[in-house]
Amino acid sequence: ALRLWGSGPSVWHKNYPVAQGNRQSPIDIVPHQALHDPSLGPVVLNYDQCTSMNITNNGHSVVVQFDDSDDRSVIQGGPLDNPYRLKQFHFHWGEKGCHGSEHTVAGNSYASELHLVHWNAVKYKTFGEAATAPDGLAVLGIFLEVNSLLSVIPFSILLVEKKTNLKGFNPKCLLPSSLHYWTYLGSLTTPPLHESVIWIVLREPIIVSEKQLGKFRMLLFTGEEEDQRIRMENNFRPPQPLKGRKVRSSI
Ligand SMILES: NS(=O)(=O)c1ccc2oc(=S)[nH]c2c1
Ligand SMILES: [Zn+2]
Repeated sequence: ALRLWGSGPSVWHKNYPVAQGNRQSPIDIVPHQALHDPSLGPVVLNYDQCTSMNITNNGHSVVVQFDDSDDRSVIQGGPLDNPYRLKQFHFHWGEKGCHGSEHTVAGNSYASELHLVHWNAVKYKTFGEAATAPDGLAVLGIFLEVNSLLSVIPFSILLVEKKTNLKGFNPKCLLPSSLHYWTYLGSLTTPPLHESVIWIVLREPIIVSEKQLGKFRMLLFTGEEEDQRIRMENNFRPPQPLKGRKVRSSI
């Protein structure tokens, strides 16, 4: 994991030339330059029957995997032409304070960013196939803002060294009250950086406590077997050039 983050996003283009492509993510979202598109309907999240399976420290983030063998947990509406199936969610964060999100808003970053990753199971047979198609993935991005006074996220972040069982976790409790969003065509923000993501970024952040964020920072890049303990932090890619893309807003 370190080789990816250690040398940092600035050299990813050597192994992944698409890193300098025309629809890379994340980006800086400038609200006043976003195009209000009245044809953009609301985003609809059907997570009620969701079946979380496990939570893993995959070496550069903490990931909660879902059973995506059918359409029980889907996102639809908004910019999407059909339902996209929930596959996993994970976080990006920084080592301190207000840096850690991948997308920024008018140059401002948040402490962390949650990504709910979905794939187009109507058009593609597997996640892997969808991940290389221009309309294959839909990722819902939610900013996490630190407010040391509150801690409203009910779930505690497990100090996950390896795959841990996590049944019946419903990500609906991670959503803010407003589903107002910005949307644009982008990419995965980690290698292989495929340009296959329809991004839907919520404007309203969710509030976490400093303590909960501190638990992320306790997560380690290395598995328990490696003697060297490298702190997992700053696993976020900086904003990439817009290259003429239009960001649309829902309200
Ligand atoms: N950070 S992200 O763009 O949501 C994202 C989502 C899914 C991914 O699968 C691989 S592999 N890298 C990924 C990055
Ligand atoms: Zn991500």
